[in-house]
Amino acid sequence: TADPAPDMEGVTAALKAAMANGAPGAMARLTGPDGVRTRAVGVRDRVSGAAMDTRARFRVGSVSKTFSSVVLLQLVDEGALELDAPVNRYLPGLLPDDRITVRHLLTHRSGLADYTDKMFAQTVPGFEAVRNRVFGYRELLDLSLAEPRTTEPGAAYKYSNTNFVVVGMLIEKVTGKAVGREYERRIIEPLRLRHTSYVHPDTRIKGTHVRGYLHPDEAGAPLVDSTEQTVSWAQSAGAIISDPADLNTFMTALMTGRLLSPRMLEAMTSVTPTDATNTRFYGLGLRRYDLTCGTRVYGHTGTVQGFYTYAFATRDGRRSLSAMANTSNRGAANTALGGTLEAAFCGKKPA
Ligand SMILES: C[C@@H](NC(=O)[C@@H](C)NC(=O)CCCC[C@H](NC(=O)C[NH3+])C(=O)[O-])C(=O)O
Repeated sequence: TADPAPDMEGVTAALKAAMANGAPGAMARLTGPDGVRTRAVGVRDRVSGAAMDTRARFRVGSVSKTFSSVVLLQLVDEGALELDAPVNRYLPGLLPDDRITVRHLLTHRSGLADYTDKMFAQTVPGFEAVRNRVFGYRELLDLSLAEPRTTEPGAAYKYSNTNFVVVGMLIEKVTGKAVGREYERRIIEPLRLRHTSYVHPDTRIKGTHVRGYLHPDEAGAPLVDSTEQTVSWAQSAGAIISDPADLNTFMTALMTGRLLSPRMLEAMTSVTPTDATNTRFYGLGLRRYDLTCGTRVYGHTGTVQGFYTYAFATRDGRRSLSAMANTSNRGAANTALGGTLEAAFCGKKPA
């Protein structure tokens, strides 16, 4: 059927598979015409043994990119800047190429190298080296500009955190305010996202929260508790803290037109393929996944030390899913967690 009931056994199986692949715990929260459903497995704290809890907060990683994209697109809606203008028009001399436009940043087509490739080439040493550091935007951009560009502007999709660091710089330049203030004023307060915050450079997660556990590169090495960090290496590209309910609310509000004009939402959801499977796409700070049942879901994934996140909704906002596993640097756990999407949005597989 076009709008099947979620397969909750399938959701639970995907969460358990994430655990079987190295996550201490995992959880999911679904909204739909038939109400809210939650599932949680394992622990949110390996020392206390506290059970995973769908009311607990965690670091959402690159789901932050969708928050940053919404703020920037609201500014475009307000005429404060233009999507197809060169970034250098608003930040004179910042980028080495006047052809790089605002749209190139939001679609990962700028060619700016991703500084995290080198920063985290060795997972735990790289993390330990930055977990308490506070970077300026300029420092992060300089790390990227020290690397060769990956493509001519606009020529190809190449995911890069650098793009959303520059988006943060644009937001602060155009508004004269810190990005955290803009998230609050334009998204968090209007939608009453009571458990969503941007506390950079504070390292703590306030309230009931999930502890994150990073897998070292060395097989069999013990997990590293990576919960406390500044996430200053990511900022507007990945430093937001939220919880399952707020992510459901955010993605649903986005899809139902509460945050952007119809024209801007149309632009945001206009996608190009990111891989050869033709089932994964990227628009403006937003991913689209085409599921096996034909349903298209929009949202973002997140990877920050100790936390994998999926936050997606159907285009009409009738259904949404947020899912989290408290580990990272373990691709199989991330892929397993991704299995919640098919179960949530496609329902039970036909026998
Ligand atoms: C891909 C993902 N991107 C994000 O969420 C951004 C904020 N995170 C990254 O770029 C990963 C940084 C390294 C993580 C580390 N990996 C390593 O250190 C590998 N050596 C880890 O897995 O924790 C997204 O858009 O879905």
